[in-house]
Amino acid sequence: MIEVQALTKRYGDKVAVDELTFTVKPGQVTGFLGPNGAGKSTTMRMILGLDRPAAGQALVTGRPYREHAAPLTAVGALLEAKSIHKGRTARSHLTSLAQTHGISRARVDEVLGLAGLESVADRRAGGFSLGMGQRLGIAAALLGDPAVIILDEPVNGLDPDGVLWVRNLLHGLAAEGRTVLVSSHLMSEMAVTAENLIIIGRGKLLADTSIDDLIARVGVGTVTVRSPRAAELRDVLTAHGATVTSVEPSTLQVTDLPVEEIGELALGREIVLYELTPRRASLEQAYMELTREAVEYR
Ligand SMILES: Nc1ncnc2c1ncn2[C@@H]1O[C@H](COP(=O)(O)OP(=O)(O)OP(=O)(O)O)[C@@H](O)[C@H]1O
Repeated sequence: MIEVQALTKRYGDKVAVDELTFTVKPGQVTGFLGPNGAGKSTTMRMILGLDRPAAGQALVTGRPYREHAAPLTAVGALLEAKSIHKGRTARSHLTSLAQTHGISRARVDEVLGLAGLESVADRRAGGFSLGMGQRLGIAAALLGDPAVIILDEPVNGLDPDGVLWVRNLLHGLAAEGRTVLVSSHLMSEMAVTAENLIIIGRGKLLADTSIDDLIARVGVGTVTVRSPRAAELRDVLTAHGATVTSVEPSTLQVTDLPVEEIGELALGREIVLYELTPRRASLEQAYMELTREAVEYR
């Protein structure tokens, strides 16, 4: 469990994180989202004891990160700018980390395998691609078999195979009862990876919700309507407040009017419908709606 309580961080006059409070529960993947500059990395750094908050606190499994005797076994983390000694091999990088915590060589081999790095384990990390570097960072995060895992943009630079690997890995870690907090800008990926979302904007909490609730709450779904009398129906619907766009002459995309009302209005005019399909908003639409006001750099 991660508990963030009224966490605040300032850089000069700028409030990067503003009395932020949320809890990340075990047993599920929680996505951490927000526009550029929202304060995600700063929050993660404070959870990991790398930045000192101006106020508030962050607890990992009940205590601040710095108070854990063996932090690698409490929390595994991958931050965006992970520094790996370029002259070291993947194996020696992991072995040196392992030695600081009395972690066995067998565990090093295990995480090399988990990350799909066996064949390059003895190559120097300096020659690694972005994707291989990400895999090595994730391997390091898992080294201490931690109950809490924090990953900042883990799929950054990964090919489709790698993206799928991260998705399955995170699902597996959550299913084992671990707490998984993961940030990403890829909404389509978040939609299939996370169950819960914490969304921040300008350092403040915008939503702490399940993906389903967020989409339902923002409610920007559209209804696809197909009819041989689409042009006529279009006029009826707009007269009742709908916003209608049309991709082809016989098909309308309708927003701002419930599907039931569209059906009733068509029946009232005896307009035959070939299709009446409500479509849920995508996570991307819901996210854009929610963060519209909070985008700092546009
Ligand atoms: N060391 C620093 N000195 C001054 N300002 C900083 C520093 N680190 C972050 N900031 C500012 O704090 C705010 C939050 O930055 P942060 O990197 O946490 O956002 P983020 O949500 O991780 O953004 P991104 O999605 O771009 O990674 C931004 O306005 C940023 O410019």
